[in-house]
Amino acid sequence: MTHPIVQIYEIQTPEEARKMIALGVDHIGSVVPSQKDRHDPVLQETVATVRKMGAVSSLIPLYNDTDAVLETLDEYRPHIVHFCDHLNSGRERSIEEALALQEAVRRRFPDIRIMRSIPIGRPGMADDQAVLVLAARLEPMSDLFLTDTVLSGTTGSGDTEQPVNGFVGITGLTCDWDVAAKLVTWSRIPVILAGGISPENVAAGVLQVGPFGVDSCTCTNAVDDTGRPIRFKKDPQRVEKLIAETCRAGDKG
Ligand SMILES: O=C(O)c1ccccc1NCC(=O)[C@H](O)[C@H](O)COP(=O)(O)O
Repeated sequence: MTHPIVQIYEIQTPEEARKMIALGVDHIGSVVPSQKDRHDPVLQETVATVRKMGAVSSLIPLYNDTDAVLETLDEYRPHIVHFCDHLNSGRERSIEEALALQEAVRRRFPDIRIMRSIPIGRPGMADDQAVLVLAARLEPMSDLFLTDTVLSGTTGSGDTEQPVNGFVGITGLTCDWDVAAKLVTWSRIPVILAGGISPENVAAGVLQVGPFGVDSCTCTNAVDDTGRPIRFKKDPQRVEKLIAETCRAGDKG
């Protein structure tokens, strides 16, 4: 039986990558946290380990300077580069810049697939037309979409409201799945459902949205003594449960 692929972020060490792949994770997501710290040998080894083990690596550079991004891709050689800077259909210039960067990546690295996060508001806060307009602009220069939750507004207007300023992601909150489902129906490229995906809700998300894959970060991270997710540290048991629930839903749907 085929089931949606499972992508897990934030895997920052070879040991954790091995553990995740052994559990059955298909796409291993890693994050280069800043342009300044982009030459990270441990992270480079993590991406290389994923390739060696036959899984798919996805890499987020948390910066968008073209030269720095191209240099990063040359050093890391991931299967997928994932862009998640905060765009919306009302900010034309940011979209043009994003497309120019994606075009530069495609020209220089035709073998690296481009994943683009599509920001979708919380349930009842999302504007489906704005989401589809933005997706239509980005689709010709993208290979995969990832829905992700943007805080406040329709497709989100305030950068400062996002957990990482200027980027969409790691909210631990679901987006409007009706709008995500419309994107899946409309899109000609595969769509991965992200934003607050957990072992508890992934089956419902798969059945409602019908995505190509699911992505989880915050709700599969380890937690501290107060129950707060720890960035860059996974909880293997929760990842295992998420995979099982994804397969269960995939078999039903
Ligand atoms: O992980 C990061 O540091 C990060 C920072 C800013 C944007 C995205 C980031 N990470 C990865 C992802 O794209 C997540 O998998 C995604 O945001 C999922 O959301 P959630 O499961 O709610 O954390």
